[in-house]
Parts: sequence; structure tokens; C-alpha cells
Amino acid sequence: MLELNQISKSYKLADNQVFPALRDINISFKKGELVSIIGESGSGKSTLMNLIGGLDSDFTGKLLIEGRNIGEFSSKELDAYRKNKVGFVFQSFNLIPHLSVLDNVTIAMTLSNIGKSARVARAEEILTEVGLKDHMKKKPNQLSGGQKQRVAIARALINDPDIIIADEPTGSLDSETTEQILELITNIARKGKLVIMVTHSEKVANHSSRVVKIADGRIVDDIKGMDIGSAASERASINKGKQNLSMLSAIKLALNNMKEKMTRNVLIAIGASIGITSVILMLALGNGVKGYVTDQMNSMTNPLVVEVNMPIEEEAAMNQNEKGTAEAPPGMPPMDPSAMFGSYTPFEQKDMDKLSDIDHVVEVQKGLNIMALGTNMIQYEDKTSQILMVSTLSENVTESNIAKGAYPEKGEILVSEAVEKDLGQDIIGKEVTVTLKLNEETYQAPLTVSGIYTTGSNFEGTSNMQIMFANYDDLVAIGDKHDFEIQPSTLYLISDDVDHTDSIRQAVADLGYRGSAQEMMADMFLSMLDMLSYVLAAIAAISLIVSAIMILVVLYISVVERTKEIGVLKAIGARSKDIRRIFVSESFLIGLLSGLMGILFALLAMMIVNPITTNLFSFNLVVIEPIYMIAGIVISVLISMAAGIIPAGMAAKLDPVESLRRE
Ligand SMILES: Nc1ncnc2c1ncn2[C@@H]1O[C@H](COP(=O)(O)OP(=O)(O)OP(=O)(O)O)[C@@H](O)[C@H]1O
Repeated sequence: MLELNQISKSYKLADNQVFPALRDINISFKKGELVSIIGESGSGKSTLMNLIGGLDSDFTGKLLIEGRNIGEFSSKELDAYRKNKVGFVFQSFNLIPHLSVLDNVTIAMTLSNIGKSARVARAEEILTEVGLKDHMKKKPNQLSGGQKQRVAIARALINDPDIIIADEPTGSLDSETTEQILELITNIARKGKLVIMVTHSEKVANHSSRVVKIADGRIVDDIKGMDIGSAASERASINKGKQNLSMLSAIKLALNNMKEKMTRNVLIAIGASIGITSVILMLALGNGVKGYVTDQMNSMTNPLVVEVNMPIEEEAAMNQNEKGTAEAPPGMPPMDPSAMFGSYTPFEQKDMDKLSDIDHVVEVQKGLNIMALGTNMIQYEDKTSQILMVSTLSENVTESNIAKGAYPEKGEILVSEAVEKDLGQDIIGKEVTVTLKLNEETYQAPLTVSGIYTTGSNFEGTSNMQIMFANYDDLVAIGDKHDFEIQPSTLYLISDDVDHTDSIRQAVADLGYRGSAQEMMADMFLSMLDMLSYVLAAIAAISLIVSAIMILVVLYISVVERTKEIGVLKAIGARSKDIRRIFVSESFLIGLLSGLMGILFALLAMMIVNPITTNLFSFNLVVIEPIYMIAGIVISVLISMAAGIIPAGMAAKLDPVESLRRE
């Protein structure tokens, strides 16, 4: 069944030296034998077992199993050989501490993706055989030494292998338990399996059917032992499973590993969640503020109207600055400094033609906006109000902007609350004297106040200013009276549909004209917000990098801690891929956990912050959309899995022989 031909094995040492551990081994084994390998410490017993067990295929000579040379096996064939043809029993049991007896025994079946019911059925059968049927649910540390070794034997037998390799199986047991375990092992051989066992104990060797002595890597003796007899061979009718560890089983195994180190994993997830929380909050904050600004814009302006101003000419701006009149008053957005009477660039017919040609524009209305300090005023009886802004009425001023009184007809004006304060409460319906400075000359005209204007928004700044709205035609008439032709400083394009307003606005910008001052302010505000988002994004990025490193370190530690377990899994037949899969699953789970925590913290922050901002500014600062939470989870999982690649690769690459040797 098993034949070793001219087997030699050397270990490479430093400085290109080699140490010959096995030299020219020639031996063959039959089914039903119980072979004891004896020899001094360091004689090469374990080395030989590793070769036979398929843990080490780096040797010279031929190691034939049923006529096929293990030395020529592909790594896939070698994995299958370990999984299905050999079973390992170790001196120190090497059970996986966080798995139950049942799971320890069936791990090889899990690695073959065999269903739970089949696994349990087979485990019951095999645990009954070793006398541990009632201990299936226990963890290894709840068992006695003898019981642990029985579990290990059950694990070795689970896939009904042809060969059992036992490295000092009784080395850690007292004499009574040794007897029981030996009986169990002898029984296995009797039923037709080949059992090869390393031992230091003569008593144990005496129980076997054959004793092979090794010294200095050579076989020095090969004698027949006692007759152990034979029993009917019972081949288990089990499905050995051609498949491999499924992702789901890998996640289950990973979950089990993680439960073992619960506190550590939760702490890591909390640490990693900080980055995720900041990502979600960053998005939610931007969303909240943008929503607020857009709302405010919509409440201040008519959604069908696009305001158009002439582009600011650098020179005009410079001149105005020198005159010192271009400074916007506090609380007011920066104004086009040229929009002063007599010095602004008016719209010409060709501008109007161009603008009215824009798709979906149904009408172009003319308007005038004059900002000045100390030149325009309204007088009523002995009271005077200095007007900062003289504007014409447009579709932008609607009924919602009328706080009191009525919308102005011809010959009427609308004044802001600040003007009302200057001129007295009873100003509505009264005729006032409006003084305007046009073209460096001062003109006066009597007009009637029809109502009080309000911005209807939270931008308190504008409602505290002295603003007057008049009909464009009235202003033109005042100009006409003095032979001064008024030309529009502002045009209002009326859209045929709310949905087309944005495209019109874009077309206006493309033609090189400016939008409204509010739009400019909102744009400025939004670009400031963008900057804030970048800062938050940088914080988030840094914390994500930190969490990636944290996860990497923790998984690295986990690999180091579980080196032996990885060796056991490999001996049982786990492929490198399976080991990687288990660790990648672990990083996936950490990522998932920290993503969920990140969402939780972001929601908590939202619940704390929003009531405060609602109270102060009547809007929700943090607006979390479901897509942000999904993004949080996805980012978290991706980062965690990326961090897991290195440790998982390390675990996958571990050499089973060395891992098993690890104390
Ligand atoms: N990875 C290695 N690198 C270098 N030398 C090694 C390595 N592993 C084993 N050896 C050497 O090979 C020889 C055989 O070792 P092996 O572990 O097979 O001995 P053993 O007979 O099983 O000993 P013991 O009974 O003490 O377990 C020893 O001299 C040991 O120092």
C-alpha cells in the first residue's frame, strides 16, 4: 500500500549548508499493520511521518501510495491526499480550542463542503466508536487528556482514511489512559487501516505488529511485533466530497474565531467605525446644508424666473473701488459695483435677442437694480429713509413677499420693513417723495407705498436693509421726463416650465452673463461647503487608513496566535485557498461590524445634532440618505478586506510542518 524507495531528505541550513535528516530509506507498509517507529530524539522520526503524511513533499526518492509517487503530486492532489487518505493524531492533540467537539471532528468534512446533517450523522457514528457520543457539544478545554486524544482520533478517522499517522499519541497521557488509547488505535489497525505511530515508549511499541527503529536518518531495525489480529474491515459509506470549503462555511468558521476574541474584535470595530462615521456624516452634512440653501433660494425667488446681469467688467469694478462705493453693506452679498445709475453696463437689444433665443424662454422682462449709499432716498412728511437698493418689480417679487398691504400697481412702490421703520407704521397708502440720482443728476417723483416687502427667508441680512421696489415703467417715465433714457441693468427670463429653469440658467452662464446676487452667494456658500467637505473627507481618509492598519495588525496577531491551528487545518486537508478564505472572511466580518457601528454612530450624531439646528436655524443639518449608509458599509468592508489581504496571504503561505512544530 505504501512504499518508500530511496527516500532522502535534507534540511537547508544557513550558509548553504544542508542537514541530512533521512538517508536512503527503503521500506513498505501493508494495510492492517500497526507500526511503531522508534528511535533517539533527533533521529528523523517526525521528518519521516511528515513525508508519509503529505505535509512535506520536498524529498528525493519515490514515495509510492498505491503505486503513485507523492513527490510528483500537484498541490491540489496533495491537499486531497491529506484530506481523504491520511488522518493525523498528535501528541499535544492539537484540537481547535474555539470549536466544539463536534466541529473539531467534522472540520475536514466542512472543508469539503459537506452538509450539516451528513456531518452530524458521521460524527455521531465516529464519536460513538471512540466513546464520546455524549460530549459532542463540549469545547476541548472541558475534556480530560484521554478524551481530547479520542476527539483527535475521531477527527483523524472522520474521512475514513487508509493511513493513520500518530506522532506520540500517548506521550501526554497517564498509563491507564495510554492503555485505552492504544486499544483504540490497535482496533483501527485491526479493521484494515495502516497505522504508523511514533513512540518513545517501549511498552507502547510492544503493542504493535511491527517495530521500525531509526537512527541518524537510517532504518537500523525492522522487526515483527505481536499479532494484533484482524477484524472485518468496515469501510464507512461516506461522501468524501469533491468540493471545497464554501464561502458560507468560511464565514461561519471566521465568526467562531471572532467570538473567541470578542472584546478585541468589538474594540477594533469601534476604532474602525470612526472613519465610517465621518464618511457618512460628511455626506449627510453636505446634503443637509445643500438642501437648506436650495430651499432658501427657492423661497426667495420665483422658480420660473432666471435673473441675468451683465458680466462684471474688470475696469469698471476697479474704478468703482477707487470711488469707494463698491463695498457691499454688511449682510449683503457682493454686488456688481457697476450697477450704479449712470455707470453700469446696460443690456442692449442684441443681448436681449440672444437671451430670448434660449430654448424654453417665453418672455424677457427688463429690470433695474441700483445700489447706492446716501444718494437715493424716500421722504414722507419730515422723515427720511436712505435707500440702499432701488429695484424694479419682477416675477421674482411675488405675493409671498408682501408682508402687509398689496402688490404695487402703476405709480406705486413696495418698501422693506427697514424703510417702514424709518418712515412710520402708517406709511401704506401714503404718497411719498422718491429721490433718485440718475446720470449724476438728482430727480424727484411722487409715488405711493402700496405694501411692505419681506424676503420670506431666513437670510436676516436682507430684511434689515432699506429696499424699494418700483415698476420698471415708472422709473423709465421718471427718466423720460428728464430726457434720460433708462436701460435695463438686469433682465428676467421667464421659463415655460420649472424643469427648464436650470437649463436656461446654464445657457445664460454659457453666454457669459451673470446670475443673481443670491445665486452668486449661494454658489459661494456651496463652494465653501465643498471645501469643508474636503476637510472632512481628509479626516475620514486618515481615519480609514488608521483603521486599515489597525485591522491589519489585529489580523496579523491573529495569524501568529493561530499558527498551530493553521498547521492542523492544513494537515487535515485545508488548501492554502481555504485558509486565506477563512481570514478574508474574518476581515470581511470586522468590516461589516465596523460599518454597522459607523452607521449607528452617524445616526446617533444625527439624533443629537438635528434637534439643536432645528431649534436654532429651523433646519436639519445632518440628512442621512440610505445610499450613504450603504456606501459606509461598502467602504468599510472593502477597506477591511484590503487590510486583510496581507495577513490572510501570510496565513495561507504558512508551512504546515513548521506551523505544527510551533509551540
Ligand atoms: N526545519 C528544520 N531545519 C533544520 N533541521 C531540522 C528541521 N527539522 C528537523 N531538523 C533536524 O532533523 C533531525 C530529525 O528531526 P526530527 O524532528 O525528525 O526528529 P525526531 O526523531 O522526530 O525527534 P524527537 O523524537 O525528538 O521528536 C533533527 O536533527 C533535527 O534537528
